[in-house]
Amino acid sequence: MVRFNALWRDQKGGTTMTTILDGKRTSNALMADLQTEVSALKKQGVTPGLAVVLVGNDPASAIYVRNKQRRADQLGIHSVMRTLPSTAMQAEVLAVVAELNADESIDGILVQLPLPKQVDPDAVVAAINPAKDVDGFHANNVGRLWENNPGVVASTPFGIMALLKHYGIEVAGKRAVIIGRSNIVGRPMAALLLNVDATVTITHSKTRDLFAVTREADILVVAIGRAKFVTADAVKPGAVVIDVGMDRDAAGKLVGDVDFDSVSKVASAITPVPGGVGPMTIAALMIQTVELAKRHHHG
Ligand SMILES: Nc1nc2c(c(=O)[nH]1)N[C@@H](CN(C=O)c1ccc(C(=O)N[C@@H](CCC(=O)O)C(=O)O)cc1)CN2
Repeated sequence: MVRFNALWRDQKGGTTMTTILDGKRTSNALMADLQTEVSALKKQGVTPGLAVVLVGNDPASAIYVRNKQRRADQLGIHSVMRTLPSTAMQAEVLAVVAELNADESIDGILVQLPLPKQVDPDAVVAAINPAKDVDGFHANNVGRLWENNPGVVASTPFGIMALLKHYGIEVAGKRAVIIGRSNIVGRPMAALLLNVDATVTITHSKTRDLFAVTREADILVVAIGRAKFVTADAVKPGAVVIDVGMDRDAAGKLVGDVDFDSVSKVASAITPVPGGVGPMTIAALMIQTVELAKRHHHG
């Protein structure tokens, strides 16, 4: 169900509604379908298994991990949580990964990021069996994505694509601009959009005249980590704006990288924060855990 709550002025001077891309509702709808799939798998003797590894006591990570486990439990996915102290050395994290790689009841493994500084995230990700790499961060899965033969895809970009699809937003032929080049969001997002025939530009801290580039975007994905960085003057009227940010404003309120109040007046569709990309990230994780279980048990 599409919700409208803002107006933008189109190029002919008429007013049009802005669609709020509701990640919470969309993820609930997708999870209802997934629940049916999990029940069917269980009748065949297959219970999908997800292992989450949390190292240290980052408060935000603790919330995200709890939300992942709660979702898995709701769906009837077997979920295992392995926690290690913030002083854990790399060898200890690798030992847990090796144990989970060998555990037949586990189909998907993820190590929550960020990791404490003494642990190299690249080494940890490389140690995960690519067939269980439910985050899609392993080099095998990254390479497959760029070959347009995806195995598992990073959850946030996967969730964004699912959101665009749910709202019937056409991507082929569109100009997509991404702010941010991280391995978790920017790069896999670019590959996914390219794979469905968007014309993609990745921008970053060295991009000159950034807002001149963003104003060209039909689809603008913002993952820069700076509160309310993108304002209405950076957005083409009628653009679709996806906000991946999770920032705190001066009052400590959770806000995105996009100034929602001004941008929602010019965008044709926009994700809120909270309730946009975040819930879709968790939905994507669940969808891909079930997919890995099917591949593991049915080939
Ligand atoms: N191993 C991984 N680590 C991290 C990932 C990841 O995909 N894999 N992504 C982010 C954190 N993240 C998932 O892990 C994540 C962040 C936020 C949300 C979310 O639902 N946010 C809510 C608001 C939550 C709040 O109130 O604080 C929302 O947007 O509505 C889900 C997942 C970094 N690490």
